[in-house]
Amino acid sequence: MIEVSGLTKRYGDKTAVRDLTFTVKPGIVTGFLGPNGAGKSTTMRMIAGLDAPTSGTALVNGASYQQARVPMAELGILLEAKAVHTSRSAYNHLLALAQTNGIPRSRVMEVIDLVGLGEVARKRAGGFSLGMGQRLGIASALLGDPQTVVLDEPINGLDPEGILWVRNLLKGLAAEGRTVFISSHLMSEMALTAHHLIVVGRGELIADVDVDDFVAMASTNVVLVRSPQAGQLRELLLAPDVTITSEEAGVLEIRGVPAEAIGDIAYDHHIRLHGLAVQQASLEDAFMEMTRDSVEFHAHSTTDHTGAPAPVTAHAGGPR
Ligand SMILES: Nc1ncnc2c1ncn2[C@@H]1O[C@H](COP(=O)(O)OP(=O)(O)OP(=O)(O)O)[C@@H](O)[C@H]1O
Repeated sequence: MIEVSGLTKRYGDKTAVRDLTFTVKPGIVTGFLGPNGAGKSTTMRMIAGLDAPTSGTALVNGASYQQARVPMAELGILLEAKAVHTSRSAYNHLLALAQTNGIPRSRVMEVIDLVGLGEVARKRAGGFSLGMGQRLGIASALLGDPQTVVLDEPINGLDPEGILWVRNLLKGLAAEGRTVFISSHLMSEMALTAHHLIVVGRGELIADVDVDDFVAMASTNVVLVRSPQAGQLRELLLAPDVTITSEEAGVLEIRGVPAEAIGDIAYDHHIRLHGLAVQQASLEDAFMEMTRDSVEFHAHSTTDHTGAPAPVTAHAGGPR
């Protein structure tokens, strides 16, 4: 379990993390999602005790990680994919780590096999590819058989087979009752791996939501209707919580009314429909919409977004 409460980190006049409060529960994979610079790494470093909070607390399994008696059994950490700059072999790198942390030598081969580095275990880790380095980093994190695992961008640099492997590994760790917290800036990957999401933007909490709820929210919000009597249908559907836009004559984009209800209302009023479709906004689109105002640096775009209704409105504490 990870309990973050009122966590704030300032670097000079830059606030990297602002008053974050959330809980990461055991038994599921929780994704930590946010655009670049949102404060994910800073938060993870504070959870791991590598950075001191300006204010607030981060507890791991009910205590401050710095006070843990057997740190590597409490928390396994992988922070940023950095190649291991060492002339040591992967085996010796892990062995040194095990020896300084009172972990039995037998565990070293166990984690090497677990991450699939058996064939290269005696090779110099400094010469590893990014993907192999990432596997070694995960092996280091799991060395102490930790109750809680925090991995910063664990799929960075991995090929599709490697991504699938990480996904299954993380789900397996969660199924054993561990707390698994992983960061990513890819919504689509999180949707396949995580059960719950903590979304941040500019250091602040944007959403604390189950992936299923996020997916449902993203995919059922907009209904596209084509009708020769579009104007008439529009009048019938208008209500305080309903938004209807039209960029093309005879086509309505409707938010706030389910497709079934639109079909029924049209039928009851003898309005002909030539098309009725639920628009599947991609998860990545929904995520970008959610974090649009909190991206630090926008790419220059000639598109005018003003006035466009937001398809997703999730806020801290739940989707609505
Ligand atoms: N040591 C530091 N000194 C000054 N500013 C920092 C420091 N570390 C982080 N920051 C700033 O804090 C903000 C959050 O950075 P952080 O690395 O935590 O974001 P992130 O969500 O992990 O981003 P990314 O996905 O790009 O890794 C950024 O604006 C960053 O420039």
